[in-house]
Amino acid sequence: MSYKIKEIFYTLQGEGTHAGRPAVFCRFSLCNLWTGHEKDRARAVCKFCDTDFVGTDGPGGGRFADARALADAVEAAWPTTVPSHRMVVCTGGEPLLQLDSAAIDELHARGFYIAVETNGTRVPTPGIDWLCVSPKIGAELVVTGGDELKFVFPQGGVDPRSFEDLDFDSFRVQPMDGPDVVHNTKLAVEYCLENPRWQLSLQTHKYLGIA
Ligand SMILES: C[S@@+](CC[C@H](N)C(=O)[O-])C[C@H]1O[C@@H](n2cnc3c(N)ncnc32)[C@H](O)[C@@H]1O
Ligand SMILES: Nc1nc2[nH]cc(C(=O)O)c2c(=O)[nH]1
Ligand code: SF4
Ligand SMILES: [Mg+2]
Repeated sequence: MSYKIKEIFYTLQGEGTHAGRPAVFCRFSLCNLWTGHEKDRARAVCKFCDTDFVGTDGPGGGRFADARALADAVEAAWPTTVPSHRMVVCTGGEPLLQLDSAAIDELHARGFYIAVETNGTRVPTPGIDWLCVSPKIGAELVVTGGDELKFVFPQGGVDPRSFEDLDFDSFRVQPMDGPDVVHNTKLAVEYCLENPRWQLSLQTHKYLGIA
């Protein structure tokens, strides 16, 4: 299978449990909940996306003919001076539209710990080391377990507690970025203080001004 990739870059994981950990980000093109074009945003299922995942024109992006070529590109983005603790974050777009077991195997063969950021609408490929699911109101959630559930908040008037029966080790609220981010951050802090099962996830890379 070939893979359509927007960009591949090395930075710190900004969000969630692994925030602060160096990782190669592999951003898959395409999403099932939005075309990625602004003209379609208002009628998309997911309307608040902060990411450009259209095409293959980002740094390190392209069409990769097979899993070996994709894993070679991810490996090339990991600094040669850093010998261990390799981690790749597969995101997008929706990575589970393309991430298959061939890609998982090739990344593991190169020593990568594989984290995935998904909207939870597609069954995950077996072998993922860290699964972060970020449910979208209006989209069917088919993934009912994983390592981390990260709910962008507030969203659709839904109380995050409605996800608490699902099989996740960590429950997080992440303030919705956009015009109301300051207010949303305040709401998310208050939510955690009142519901201590929930921890705050900040998009720390945005505060740091890194990718
Ligand atoms: C761009 S998405 C790509 C992965 C996958 N499609 C998903 O939605 O989880 C990566 C993460 O950013 C979050 N996100 C997207 N737009 C956001 C926004 N405006 N504010 C806060 N988080 C956002 C998503 O919920 C997800 O956790
Ligand atoms: N630094 C950094 N951390 C991130 N964590 C999740 C991201 C994403 O877009 O999926 C992201 C991102 O785009 N940059
Ligand atoms: S599901 Fe993820 S990639 Fe798709 S539009 Fe929503 S936040 Fe963006
Ligand atoms: Mg991002």
